[in-house]
Amino acid sequence: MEAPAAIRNTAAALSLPAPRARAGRLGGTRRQPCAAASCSSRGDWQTACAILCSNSNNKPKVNGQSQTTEELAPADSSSSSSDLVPAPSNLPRPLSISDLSPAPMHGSQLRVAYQGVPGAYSEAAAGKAYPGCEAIPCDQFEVAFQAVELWIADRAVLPVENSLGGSIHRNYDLLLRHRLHIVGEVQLPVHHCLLALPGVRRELLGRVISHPQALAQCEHTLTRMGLNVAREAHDDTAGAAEHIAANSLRDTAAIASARAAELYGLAVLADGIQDDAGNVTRFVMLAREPIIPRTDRPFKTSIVLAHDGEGTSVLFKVLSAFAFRDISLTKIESRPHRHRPIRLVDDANVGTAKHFEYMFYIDFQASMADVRAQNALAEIQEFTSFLRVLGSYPMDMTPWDSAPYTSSAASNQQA
Ligand SMILES: O=C(O)C(=O)C[C@]1(C(=O)O)C=C[C@@H](O)C=C1
Repeated sequence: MEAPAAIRNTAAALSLPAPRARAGRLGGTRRQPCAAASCSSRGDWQTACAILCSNSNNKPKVNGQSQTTEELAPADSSSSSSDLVPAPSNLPRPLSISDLSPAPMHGSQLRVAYQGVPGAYSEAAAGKAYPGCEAIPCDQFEVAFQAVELWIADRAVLPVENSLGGSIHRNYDLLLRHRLHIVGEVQLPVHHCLLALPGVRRELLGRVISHPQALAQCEHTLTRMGLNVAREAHDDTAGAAEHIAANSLRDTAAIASARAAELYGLAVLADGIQDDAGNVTRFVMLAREPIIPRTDRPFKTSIVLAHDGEGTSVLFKVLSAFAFRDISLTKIESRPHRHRPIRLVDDANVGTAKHFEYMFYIDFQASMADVRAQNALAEIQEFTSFLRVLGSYPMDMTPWDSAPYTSSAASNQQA
């Protein structure tokens, strides 16, 4: 897998003009919901996959005002100044502001954006999902989303959960803010190493740096190894390794992959330091357009919903809609409802109760081409104020023990 320049500077990307060919993009936010009838054509499915925005009297309300789904997903206005860092000459350099202008398609190679630098697990996930792709490193998750939106990349591959560390909340929030569609998933076994400059002994270490998820995944092992030193968060695992090499830090070790050790000239002090040998991270692949769901192989569907908070049993009803149809849920995650995080309920006798409000992300094991899933969503729409299908996509059925990069294992993932 060849890796070109990385993308840096979100602020610049945010201020760019609308990309060319945006007409090809889906997700008309004011579309009426798919009535969850069968989607026989691509157009039907695109409508189904667009936000299932409720009819006007069934919209989320903020201070009594109806909200459009667009308002639920504002563009992120946070921005930072340009921050260009020189990279080793033989490795891809992070993209700069000028790289973010929509570029012509070059060749037939699929361009896949990921967060991190070469050697990051996300790069490996991109290779598993799309063997032979051109992996494009990005300095932030947000930039990877933008790279696809701006046609700089064709896909983004982003971690959403790890078997030890749990959910990567930032990406759940970004899925809602952006209009990309989940078109696949890959589960990547994550095998961590402790890396340091050649010649450095473990006893000399005063600090271990890595991505917070990687630090969490190795917490107990580090303690067992007697490494009770400061642990510091870094943007990504390979970036931590690069930082040690670039700054000749002899008192610092990184948790990263064996590939990162090779790329940045570090020695492996310990191998397999994750707390659980079966440590796995799940990534989703994102595209500008959804794929057409099928029923001839196992599919998963991801949705996000909110309710108006009045009914206490809404979540129970949502879960029942799946249970009654024998549809298994594989994941449920709640995140703060950013536009209405707290609901006050005044009771003259007792006082004011302050309820937290949530967006619920649900993955279930069925294709949107399956009538059971269509009926479940039609029912759920009755008592939710907001419902969006994030994507319906093939499940990663790769056996645990197979190598993540074998093309036979990965070729089925292509979407
Ligand atoms: O830092 C990396 O190498 C990443 O690809 C990020 C990430 C994550 O966000 O969870 C991916 C997989 C591992 O679980 C640790 C870190």
